[in-house]
Amino acid sequence: MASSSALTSEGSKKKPVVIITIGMAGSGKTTFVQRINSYLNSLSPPSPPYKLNLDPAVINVPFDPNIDIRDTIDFKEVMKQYNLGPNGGILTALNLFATKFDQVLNLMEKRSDTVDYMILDTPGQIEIFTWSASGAIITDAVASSFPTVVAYIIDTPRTAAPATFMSNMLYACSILYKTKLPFILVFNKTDVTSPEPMLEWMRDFEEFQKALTSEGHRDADGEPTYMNSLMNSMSLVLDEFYKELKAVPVSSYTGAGIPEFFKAVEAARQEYETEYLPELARVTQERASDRKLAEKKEESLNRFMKDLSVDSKRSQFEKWSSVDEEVEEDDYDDDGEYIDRSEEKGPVPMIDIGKVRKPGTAGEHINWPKP
Ligand SMILES: Nc1nc2c(ncn2[C@@H]2O[C@H](COP(=O)(O)OP(=O)(O)OP(=O)(O)O)[C@@H](O)[C@H]2O)c(=O)[nH]1
Repeated sequence: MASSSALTSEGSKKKPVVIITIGMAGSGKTTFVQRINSYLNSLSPPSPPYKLNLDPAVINVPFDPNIDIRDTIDFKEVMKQYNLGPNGGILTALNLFATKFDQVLNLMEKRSDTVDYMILDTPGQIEIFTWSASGAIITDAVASSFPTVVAYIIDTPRTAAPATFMSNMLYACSILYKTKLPFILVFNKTDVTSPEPMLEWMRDFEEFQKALTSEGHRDADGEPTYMNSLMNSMSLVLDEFYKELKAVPVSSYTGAGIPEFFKAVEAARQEYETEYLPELARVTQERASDRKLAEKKEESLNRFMKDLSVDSKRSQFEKWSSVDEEVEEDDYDDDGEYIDRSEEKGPVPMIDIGKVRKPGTAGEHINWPKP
């Protein structure tokens, strides 16, 4: 049931906020999702979120996802079928999943009356989500349907040196400008390292310069090294970026800072409504009148097919689609309703590669697209 705080001024239920967790490998994304999940469950009344795991390679998920990419795509089978290494396998699995994301959105829409938050846990390798066509498709699809916020998880102990702090902030900055969504910097693992020096660097540019100098980035003549000068100039650029950001220190271990994180999410919801939505409407209108739209669509489709390493001329992809149709009947229950894992335990067999390749099944003789 939605909590009363989630009602609009007219008394109707507000749309749930989607929180997309992004962060470097090992920054604590999954632990953070688990922590906010247990926090929301501990509220009075409890407000259990809808959870989606988009990491096909994760071994243990400490929370119980409502939709789990691993139920629909066997990542190891993808590696075998496409002759890929682990990262290529994760990317291809995510691309395959993105082709069916409209079905996932339908499930999310169905649940939107009963939950206040929906949480997406993304793959460990950050670039797989942030720089792939499928990551953009998923983010745009979600953001055009629900208030959406990016929670950028920072591994505080590993970001304590000025150089690593700077790289992490540049990465965050690139994601902010790519998605244009409300953005929260989550300084995680504060039980190990205090984020105060880093927060001070964000507030006061000179403090960051002092930290750089004290690190001793000087050459033999006592002049600042190239690296030092570069970081100095970069920090000037980032100063603007910091003004747009909310930073929240948390510990996913102890739960410290989680209520403050949700305050920032509420502020992000407002920002989504006042800034992102009007911009989305403007872009949509612009696109509708854009004569080159068809060309652009073609271009992004080609990019997407390239990601999938599929020969689009022969349209192997069509073959792949027909494989999916063969298993499609299993996706629906007797009433023709799509099976939602959170309602009935068991997989959501949208693209079960392992299943269609099993001897004796309908997909046994299918030729899979090869790179
Ligand atoms: N001390 C401390 N450790 C944490 C915290 N959050 C996560 N960790 C630890 O950090 C490590 C990585 O956490 P994960 O949640 O797996 O990180 P992730 O970003 O999901 O990892 P990948 O998806 O594999 O990139 C684990 O050993 C966690 O126990 C925290 O707040 N404090």
